[in-house]
Amino acid sequence: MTERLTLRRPDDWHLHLRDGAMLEAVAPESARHFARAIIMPNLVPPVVRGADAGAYRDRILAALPEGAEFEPLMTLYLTEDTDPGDVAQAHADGLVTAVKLYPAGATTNSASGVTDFDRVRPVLERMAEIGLPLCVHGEATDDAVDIFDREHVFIDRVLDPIRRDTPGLRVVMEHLTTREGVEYVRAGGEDLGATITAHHLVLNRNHLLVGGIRPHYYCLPVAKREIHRRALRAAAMEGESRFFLGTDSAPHPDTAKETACGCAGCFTATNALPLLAEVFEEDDALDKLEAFTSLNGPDFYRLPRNEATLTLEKGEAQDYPAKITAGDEEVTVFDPGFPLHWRVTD
Ligand SMILES: NC(=O)N[C@@H](CC(=O)O)C(=O)O
Ligand SMILES: [Zn+2]
Ligand SMILES: [Zn+2]
Repeated sequence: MTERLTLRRPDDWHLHLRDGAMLEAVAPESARHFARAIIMPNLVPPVVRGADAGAYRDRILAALPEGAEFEPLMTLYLTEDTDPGDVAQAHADGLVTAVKLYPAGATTNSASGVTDFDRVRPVLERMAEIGLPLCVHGEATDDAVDIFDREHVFIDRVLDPIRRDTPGLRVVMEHLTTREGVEYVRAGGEDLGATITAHHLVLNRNHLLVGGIRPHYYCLPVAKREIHRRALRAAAMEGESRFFLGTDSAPHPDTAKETACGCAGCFTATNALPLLAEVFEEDDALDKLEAFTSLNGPDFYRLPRNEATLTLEKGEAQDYPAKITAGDEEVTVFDPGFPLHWRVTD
């Protein structure tokens, strides 16, 4: 008997679609499986004003295949010059679903991010008033902080003070990677949620570094020790309502990853769902997959759950492309290092 699993259609609460030829290449990959996605604004230049988000949304819709049903949920890139009025207007116009905080220098294309958190207080206060969520890349950027400690140091030094100073601010800790992060989210109230990627459920720092450095496993926040990976798996697989899928699928050309200073990001849009089915099955938690991919996210964002469904079927090890082509470049699809037996049926 073939094993099948039918879920409400998943959403991706953290996605990089880029622009131009890369957007053309990767948008269909996400649209195939996901109904909606929170679109990250870290373009060069970044998506800062409501008008930028509207224009980017149009470019995304134009890049979708004929007949695709995929709704990009736009975000604004928070800068020290962001105007609270512009943010509130973009929200009122239905143009944006969240605002993204990048500490300056923390990750890919974060140079325009925030250094002095006091300077964004008026925007955060306005967001708390209107209920607009803040998505956070939670890593300390101080040179003195070890890269493996940057998430929990950020929570103590930056995130917790911001949340105390701004009651009612709704926060999503993006791409959670540590046990401390999981504990912080669990202890927070209903205004705090977190996304977890598929690759952080698979990778620990040994996968990245033992036997040779694997550039396609390098992303930020960097994969941590095994105890942290186990904590993330437990948070995702116990069906806890404030943890949900954000793939952080972050395509870069292979030429930018396989080089002396390779950039951060794993491209997972193509096989994230088969991968998730594989790891949830491994932990006997297939019955919790739908909560993680399709229920908890819309509930946190106060959006309707999708009515459409998606079916996965289990069989022989499935083939998926090792690379996709974007203009003149190739992008490597995330290879977890073990076979995937689930595939999405049409
Ligand atoms: N996750 C990553 O390693 N990279 C992301 C940026 C981000 O989400 O931090 C990217 O834009 O490439
Ligand atoms: Zn990030
Ligand atoms: Zn990201």
